[in-house]
Amino acid sequence: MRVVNTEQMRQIEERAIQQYGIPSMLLMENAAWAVVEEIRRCLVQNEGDLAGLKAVILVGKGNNGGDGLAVARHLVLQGMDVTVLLFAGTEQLKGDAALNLRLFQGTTGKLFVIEGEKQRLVARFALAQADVIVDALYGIGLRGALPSLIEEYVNEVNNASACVVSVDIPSGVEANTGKVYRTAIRAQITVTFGLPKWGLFLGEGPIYCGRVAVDPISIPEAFLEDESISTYVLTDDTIREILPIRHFKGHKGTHGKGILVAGSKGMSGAAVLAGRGALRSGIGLLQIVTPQGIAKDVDASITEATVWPAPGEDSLNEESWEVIARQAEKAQALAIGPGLAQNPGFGLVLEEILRTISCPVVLDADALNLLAGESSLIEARNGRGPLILTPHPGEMARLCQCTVADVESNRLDLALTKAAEWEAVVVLKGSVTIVASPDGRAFFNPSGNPGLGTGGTGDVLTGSILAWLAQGVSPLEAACLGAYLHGKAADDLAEEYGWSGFLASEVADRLPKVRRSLELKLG
Ligand SMILES: NC(=O)C1=CN([C@@H]2O[C@H](COP(=O)(O)OP(=O)(O)OC[C@H]3O[C@@H](n4cnc5c(N)ncnc54)[C@H](O)[C@@H]3O)[C@@H](O)[C@H]2O)[C@@H](O)CC1
Ligand SMILES: [K+]
Repeated sequence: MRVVNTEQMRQIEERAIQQYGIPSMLLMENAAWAVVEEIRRCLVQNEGDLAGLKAVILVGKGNNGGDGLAVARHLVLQGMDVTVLLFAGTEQLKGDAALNLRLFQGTTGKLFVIEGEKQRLVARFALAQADVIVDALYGIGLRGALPSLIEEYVNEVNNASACVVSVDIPSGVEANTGKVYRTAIRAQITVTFGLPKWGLFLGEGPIYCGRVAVDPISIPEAFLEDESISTYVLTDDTIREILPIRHFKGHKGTHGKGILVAGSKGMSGAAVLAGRGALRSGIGLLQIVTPQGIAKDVDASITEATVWPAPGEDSLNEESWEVIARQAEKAQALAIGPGLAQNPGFGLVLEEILRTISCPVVLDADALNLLAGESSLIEARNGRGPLILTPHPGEMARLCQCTVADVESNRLDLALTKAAEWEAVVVLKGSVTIVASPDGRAFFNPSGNPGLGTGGTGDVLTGSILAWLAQGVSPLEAACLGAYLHGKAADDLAEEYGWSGFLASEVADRLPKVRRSLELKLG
């Protein structure tokens, strides 16, 4: 599914109105229905009666407020006790929003215009009593921070016990950046219209939006699948389409051979975990190249892989090139970095790998750190073979010679710029990992949870991407498969453990189960 910025969303809306003659009021009405359906799901689990339950609708002066007023009207018609808190003078509402205000005023719903302290008590009482609070203060039109009067109410909403449903985007979250200046509505559900907005996946947006429901509100599919929109969110459907199918007569030779260059003294576990990630992702043959000083340990810990000791007692050194080159000759993919340590001698080997090995190469962890400050070496690979980089924000900052804050405030643009510059797929890790392609496409990965914030999970991801590459999946799709299934495995573990306490090795071991569940889900 595509993900849009505000300009793209406004263009889509405009085209639906102009080219198809869909009245804007109808879009607003459909938007309201989509919100009502989510409220029903939240309050009475699809069935049962909303009658008698209490709703408070926070309404701003723009079209987001207009959506909220239409929701309010429908909820009155469902028999709910509805209170609208209007954060604007009635005369400030224009067009469809003004019409929806008039329609609401024709119902039995209550309306309070909030101008200052005067209405505070009424509002506070209504919020405390509410079963559901609908946030229709600001949508994609918000620029900068919320007005301070509204902020006070936002804090009350965030402390209320009601189910909070945001209309289009939580108010206070900037739709293009996910930036929250001081505070924003913390929603349980965000019902977003047409397509999801960038801000739901960037900055602090993911913290505030809760579960995201997307409703097309009758905008024609052709507009929602416009080729010029090049940002996407990964879904079960997109991933199912790219999962390779195993041939009945397949064998270890046809399932791909991958080389993993990893490990150093004290970090043999990284090689083992990456190896486990690869094997659990279905690789045919895995060969691990690791320093001779730890090769026995690695070998004993991962019986299914073959282990090749290479020169270097504690960490791979400049003489390890020959072993790597020999193994890589017959491989379909190569991954370098987990637990490698930063032996400067190995920098030369890395350079050689980038220049001469033609199969897809994945760079992670210390391979990235060895290139920090010398990112021109990455460009030395341009045209020599496919490349994937899997930096976390710290590694990305070192590669780009900037701060982690710079990376985090500019994730999408930076990932895309660097992917183009390095002619590489960039997997910029984070709570919402971004997979950026040199052709300008970017994919947000919504799967995963904070339980992944523990040692070794990144190694598992690298191994998994290696395995998909070895099985013949393209670099971009291998990165998407790797990131999505890795997050899904963690989400599956979180069903049992919550957001902490599961292990990187368990994430690896869950990969087959989540892959299988996608295969079985009917498309
Ligand atoms: N995109 C679509 O297809 C549809 C959009 N609709 C709704 O329309 C919304 C967009 O409506 P609008 O463009 O009217 O925008 P908003 O409703 O988000 O509000 C914009 C208003 O707030 C003001 N404003 C912006 N930043 C402010 C700040 N920091 N402090 C105080 N005031 C500020 C603006 O000057 C403007 O008057 C969407 O989010 C969605 O909810 C729906 O009606 C259905 C169709
Ligand atoms: K909103």
